[in-house]
Amino acid sequence: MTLPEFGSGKQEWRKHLVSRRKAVPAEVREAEAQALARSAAALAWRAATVCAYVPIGSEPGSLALLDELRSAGRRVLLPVVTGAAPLDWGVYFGEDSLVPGPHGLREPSGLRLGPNAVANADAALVPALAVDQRGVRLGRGAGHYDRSLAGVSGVPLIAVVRDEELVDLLPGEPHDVRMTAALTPGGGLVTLSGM
Ligand SMILES: Nc1nc2c(c(=O)[nH]1)N(C=O)[C@@H](CNc1ccc(C(=O)N[C@@H](CCC(=O)O)C(=O)O)cc1)CN2
Ligand SMILES: Nc1ncnc2c1ncn2[C@@H]1O[C@H](COP(=O)(O)OP(=O)(O)OP(=O)(O)O)[C@@H](O)[C@H]1O
Repeated sequence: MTLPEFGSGKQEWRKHLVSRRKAVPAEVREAEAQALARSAAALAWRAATVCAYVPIGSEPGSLALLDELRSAGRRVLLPVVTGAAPLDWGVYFGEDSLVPGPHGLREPSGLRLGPNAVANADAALVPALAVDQRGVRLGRGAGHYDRSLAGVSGVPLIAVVRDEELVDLLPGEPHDVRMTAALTPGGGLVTLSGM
């Protein structure tokens, strides 16, 4: 599949990546979700508290991934959108504990832990449309994760993408928080250069 030319803007990349995701057959998506859940469970051996997300639309991942982390004894935190402010966080206690949020999201219903919870996590799985070898991540363009992760240090930031969404070079801006790794269905955990 051809990629947009280097130098094209973030919006073109987003359009291209979203339409490519929508074309992925359901059975491929399901197989990829299972591979991601297995890799995430292995990763959890090194992480007591893991920030993660409930996938919407064609995003990679699944509730099964979150349940695997819980079964491995990890505390799983999920984001809560609070307008333009940094994301708040709540604990995942299984599918029944989720309530509808904005943008078709499902969010944790319980206690809010405050935006700082991510800084105290042991790892964060971050939704992304793509990530490049330097760790530059492309999100949905609302800036939620960039605002929430600015200033967070020492927490492995792991972009969850399909194999073909780990690309050589994305357009980056100074506010883009660099990811330390990518989690892909085919490659498992891939460390990124941070250069
Ligand atoms: N699963 C998930 N949770 C997340 C994010 C995300 O990207 N994915 N976020 C990342 O920042 C935050 C929420 N921000 C969001 C900002 C915009 C849209 C959005 O544009 N949604 C589309 C529908 C998407 C679809 O169905 O695929 C829409 O509202 O039209 C979604 C979430 C926190 N939680
Ligand atoms: N640390 C920050 N403080 C304030 N605004 C920010 C910060 N980081 C990003 N923004 C703003 O958020 C908007 C979206 O940024 P960008 O296009 O990089 O989003 P993204 O990384 O794709 O999305 P997201 O982080 O929501 O997944 C931009 O207008 C940007 O100026």
